[in-house]
Amino acid sequence: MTKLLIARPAPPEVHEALQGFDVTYREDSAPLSEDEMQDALRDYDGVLATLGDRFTADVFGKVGMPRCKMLANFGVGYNHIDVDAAKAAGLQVSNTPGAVTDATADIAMTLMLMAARRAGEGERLVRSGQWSGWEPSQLLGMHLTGKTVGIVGMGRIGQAVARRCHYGFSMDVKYFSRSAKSVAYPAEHISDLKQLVAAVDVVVIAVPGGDDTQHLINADVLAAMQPHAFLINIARGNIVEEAALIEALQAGTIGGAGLDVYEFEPEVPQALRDLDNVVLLPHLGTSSREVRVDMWMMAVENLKAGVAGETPPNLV
Ligand SMILES: NC(=O)C1=CN([C@@H]2O[C@H](COP(=O)(O)OP(=O)(O)OC[C@H]3O[C@@H](n4cnc5c(N)ncnc54)[C@H](O)[C@@H]3O)[C@@H](O)[C@H]2O)C=CC1
Ligand SMILES: O=C(O)C(=O)CO
Repeated sequence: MTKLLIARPAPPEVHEALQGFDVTYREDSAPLSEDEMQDALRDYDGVLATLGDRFTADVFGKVGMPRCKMLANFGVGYNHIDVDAAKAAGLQVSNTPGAVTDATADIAMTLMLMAARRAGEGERLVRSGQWSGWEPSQLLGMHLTGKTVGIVGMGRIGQAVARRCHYGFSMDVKYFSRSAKSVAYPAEHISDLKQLVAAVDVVVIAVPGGDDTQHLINADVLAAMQPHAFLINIARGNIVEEAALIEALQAGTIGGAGLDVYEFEPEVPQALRDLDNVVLLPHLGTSSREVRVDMWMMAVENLKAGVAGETPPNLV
């Protein structure tokens, strides 16, 4: 019988869809340890894994030619998996594109509004019991409507953010991408990153993580931003040089930031937590019940196809 490992607690829909397979449901929400990953590759035909499960070249190297032929990732970002090493070991790797797009774009807008309108600070003020009532100069933020957004990485999520900004907030859209995109609303392609960030009020990062984008947003890029501008990161923590961001926020050389992801996630530096001009969310991009079920079902379809020897619908 085909043996499957589901590496995180799964909803009933998954149990239903995998009837007929010999399935091990891991009830631990923590990432797989290196030993668990090696055992998974040796003992199962297919593994459904997710963010935090670091399937490195070393893990594949220690196993050699594994029994496992299919690694279905729950999530669109797969920078925690060495896909080349997986392929060399005979595995197919898949992800869950599309299912995550709108929810993650919504969290980008949440961060944008919270940072620009100082909502986190306001919430802390009310909770502290120190709020002494409405007054005209209290917690003045930046009005988002009509401002300019700069999207770094104009893929599915980048475009979903751009649509929200254009249609919902009458914002001008500029973007940095390797090629120009054809979209239904006005959007200016800028092929120089510093030029883009210098020209906008809000920068939104939506490129994939991994070696290619490591510290794409470094001290130089942050220095090119306008002093009132906000940096929003809903993509991966390693894209932003976190130490440089902390310096910029402390010095007030940018207006503020909104972060859903962190360089050394789940570690969030105390220096960041001490700052008022940054909104910090715990990687909430896709955390809605409906979206998570869609992601599960997509990952399950990929897993089933892969262990049947077929090409999964969302092969990486
Ligand atoms: N915070 C969260 O919970 C979530 C975060 N994510 C992250 O968002 C990322 C983007 O997801 P999608 O939009 O679905 O991916 P996508 O592949 O549709 O879009 C990424 C875009 O970035 C562009 N790109 C890649 N490298 C680039 C570079 N060096 N410079 C400029 N552009 C570059 C690609 O050409 C593509 O257009 C994922 O890889 C994932 O890491 C995704 C879902 C949820
Ligand atoms: O899909 C992803 O890449 C995430 O970060 C979590 O949904």
